[in-house]
Amino acid sequence: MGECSFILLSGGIGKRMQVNIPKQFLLLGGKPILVHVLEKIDTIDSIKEIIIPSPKEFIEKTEEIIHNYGFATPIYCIEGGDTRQESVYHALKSARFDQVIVHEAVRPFVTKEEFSYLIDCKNESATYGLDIPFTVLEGKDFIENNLVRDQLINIQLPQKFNRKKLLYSHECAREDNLEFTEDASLYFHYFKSDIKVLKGSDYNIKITKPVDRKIAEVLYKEYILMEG
Ligand SMILES: Nc1ccn([C@@H]2O[C@H](COP(=O)(O)OP(=O)(O)OP(=O)(O)O)[C@@H](O)[C@H]2O)c(=O)n1
Ligand SMILES: C[C@](O)(CO)[C@H](O)COP(=O)(O)O
Repeated sequence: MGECSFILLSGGIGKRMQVNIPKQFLLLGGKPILVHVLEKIDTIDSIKEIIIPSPKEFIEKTEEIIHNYGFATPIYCIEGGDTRQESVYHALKSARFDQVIVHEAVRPFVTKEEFSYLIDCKNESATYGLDIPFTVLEGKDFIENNLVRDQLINIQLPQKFNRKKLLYSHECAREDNLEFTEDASLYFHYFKSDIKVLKGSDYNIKITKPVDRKIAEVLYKEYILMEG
């Protein structure tokens, strides 16, 4: 893969975390959560720019953090959207390279190797994914349908796409008024073409709810021990 743009999603306000700042700014091992990802991607040669959608009122704070940590890759903070999907759309419009990687600021345990593997894999579109270690059925108050666990994937980020094709599928979704929770489903809805699933890691958790913050602290201690 040649040169690429990297979208680091940081446009949410973290309602489910129930604290008074967006969770990407919470400290993990003394550093804001979003810095953990930036440190891993800053040394990857093919990443030529990083675009960070942020809530309007937190753009300045994000820029200040970036300035304090001093990264080498050009980083552009832009205004996010009202939804995750809209934040990706805004970022895609300002991205400049043919390939685009999408990751979430709140998945700090992704490794540099996972990014490199994604970048180097020959597929144009790829996502990380995990087998599901529990049973998922369709329904709400009553069971309505069985699902076959072996045919399901727990989708993880990061993901990569051709920028123009992803932008096109976002434009279609806006036109059709469709909302997806992530870009593999959105892209697949329109292109129905190969999206390679790479084997993800149990460690690459998304920090969503208060319990995830506790899990993250435990994982971070293990990570520090491993780093020596
Ligand atoms: N309008 C939005 C909403 C979410 N995100 C980003 O998408 C990722 C995953 O979203 P989620 O965990 O849902 O984050 P929040 O929207 O912040 O959380 P909540 O849904 O609890 O409010 C996060 O990195 C978040 O910052 C974004 O860029 N723009
Ligand atoms: C994109 C995602 O993180 C894939 O695991 C997930 O779908 C986001 O959904 P959420 O409702 O924002 O947690």
